[in-house]
Amino acid sequence: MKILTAAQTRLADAYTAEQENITSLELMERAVKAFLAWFEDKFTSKTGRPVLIFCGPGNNGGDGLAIARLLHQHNYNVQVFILSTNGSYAPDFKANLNRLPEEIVRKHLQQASDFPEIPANALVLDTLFGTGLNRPLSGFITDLVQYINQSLATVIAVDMPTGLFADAPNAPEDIIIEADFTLSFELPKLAFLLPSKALYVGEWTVVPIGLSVKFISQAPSSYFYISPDVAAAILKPRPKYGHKGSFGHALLISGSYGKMGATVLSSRACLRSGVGLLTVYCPSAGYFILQTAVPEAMTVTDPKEQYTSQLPDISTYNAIGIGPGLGKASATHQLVKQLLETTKAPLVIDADALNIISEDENLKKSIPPDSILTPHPKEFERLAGIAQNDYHRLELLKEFCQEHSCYVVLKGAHTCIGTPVGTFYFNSTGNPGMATGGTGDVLTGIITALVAQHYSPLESCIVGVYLHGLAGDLVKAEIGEQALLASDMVSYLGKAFLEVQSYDHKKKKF
Ligand SMILES: NC(=O)C1=CN([C@@H]2O[C@H](COP(=O)(O)OP(=O)(O)OC[C@H]3O[C@@H](n4cnc5c(N)ncnc54)[C@H](OP(=O)(O)O)[C@@H]3O)[C@@H](O)[C@H]2O)[C@@H](O)CC1
Ligand SMILES: [K+]
Repeated sequence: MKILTAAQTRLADAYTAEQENITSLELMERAVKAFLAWFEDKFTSKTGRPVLIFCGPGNNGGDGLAIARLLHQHNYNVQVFILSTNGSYAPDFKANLNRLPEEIVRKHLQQASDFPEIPANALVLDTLFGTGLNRPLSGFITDLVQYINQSLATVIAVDMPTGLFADAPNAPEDIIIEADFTLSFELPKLAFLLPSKALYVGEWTVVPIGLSVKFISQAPSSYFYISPDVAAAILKPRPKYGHKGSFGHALLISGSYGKMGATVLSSRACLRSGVGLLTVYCPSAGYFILQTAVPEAMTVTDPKEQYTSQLPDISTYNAIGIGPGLGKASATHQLVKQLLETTKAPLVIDADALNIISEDENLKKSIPPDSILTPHPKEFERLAGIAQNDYHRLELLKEFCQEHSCYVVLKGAHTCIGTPVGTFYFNSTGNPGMATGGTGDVLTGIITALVAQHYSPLESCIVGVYLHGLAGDLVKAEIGEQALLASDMVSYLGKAFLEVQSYDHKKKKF
């Protein structure tokens, strides 16, 4: 799924209305009906909770007025509050104001003394500003936003939380609605995918409103959201006459004394992701652990007991994963150096291998083209520098991937894949339960397996992060977030594969 800018979204609205020969008012009606379907599903009118709708002067406020009319028709207890501004009201705002049933209580807000009491059980709809926000909030509007934020009510932002820019940085001091839920139209906004914006966006959902598929597919964009169809389209069925040689031979260089668990997790994930053969190279202390815990893997050991010190023969592998539990012994540093300089097989580089690389500029320069790096934010900071904000981090990601012709899987709530051509892919699966030791090792195993099976680096990253998050979501559905373990995710990889393979492209659902 493509992510468009606010300006492109406006053009998509206009293009759709023109192509379908409908007015922008009719398109707005389509949008608010989509909102209503979502809202009714979540908050039934039978609870009697008051719905307070705060409307700005533009089309976002127009949405609010149209929603008020529909909710009133569906027996909700609705009150409307209209922001008095010096500017004028949008035509579709005015049209919806004219259509607002007289029974609905409405009030203009000019100053703080006009603010209504917001009951704790109220549902507040934020329709002050949406994608038309063109400057930070100021003056009286910030008082209103702070007043809403301080209330105990459930806040639902329509399209965008007011005050948040869809695709540009906000200053730290900006006042922004802190929504519990955001219901947005057609496509996610870039800001929804950035860690520092989670406080404002809350739980977000996108509903289709039938914007032109042609416009969206032709619109230039560097940002993509990994929806289920994308992962499903990449995953290939295993050919009937395939044998273990057809699915690649992966090498995993991993482990040090006390961290062999990382190797076990990564190996199991690799094997559960369809690789034909797996060889693990680890310190000799890991021999019995690996042979016992992962009998499907072949184990080759380093002469050193506690860490790896010598690069083994790497000439026969289709992919090499390095890093989980590796440690940073100086001999291991040499091993990493030799690997980067001599490998012909594609690399997946994680954890301590990344830390070793980030300590040596020359090693950074010798990262082979098309390598996949899987840092968490701290590891990425060591590699590429400290980011001032989320947008700056994306810039650093782009520069790093371009400079080193590599793919970086920047792990987080919406893991972001950066590519050598300057595009970004944000993951849609996963949950906070996965913020626990070992889940990164699992991801390295999955991606290494996919590369060994001859998926391209980008395909491996996209399917890898999607399956990884999906396995986490399947575990969460069974046992919740707190008890989730990385090893549980390995157990659910099979179900994750099945779910992706059962995606119905026609019905667009699993
Ligand atoms: N188009 C369509 O068909 C559809 C659109 N849809 C909906 O429309 C929304 C976009 O509507 P929009 O473009 O009218 O922008 P919106 O967010 O309401 O604000 C614009 C107003 O705010 C003002 N303003 C800006 N910043 C300000 C500030 N800091 N402080 C104060 N004022 C500020 C600016 O005026 P200015 O002062 O700049 O002259 C202008 O008056 C979109 O999010 C979605 O909800 C859906 O219904 C689907 C169909
Ligand atoms: K809004």
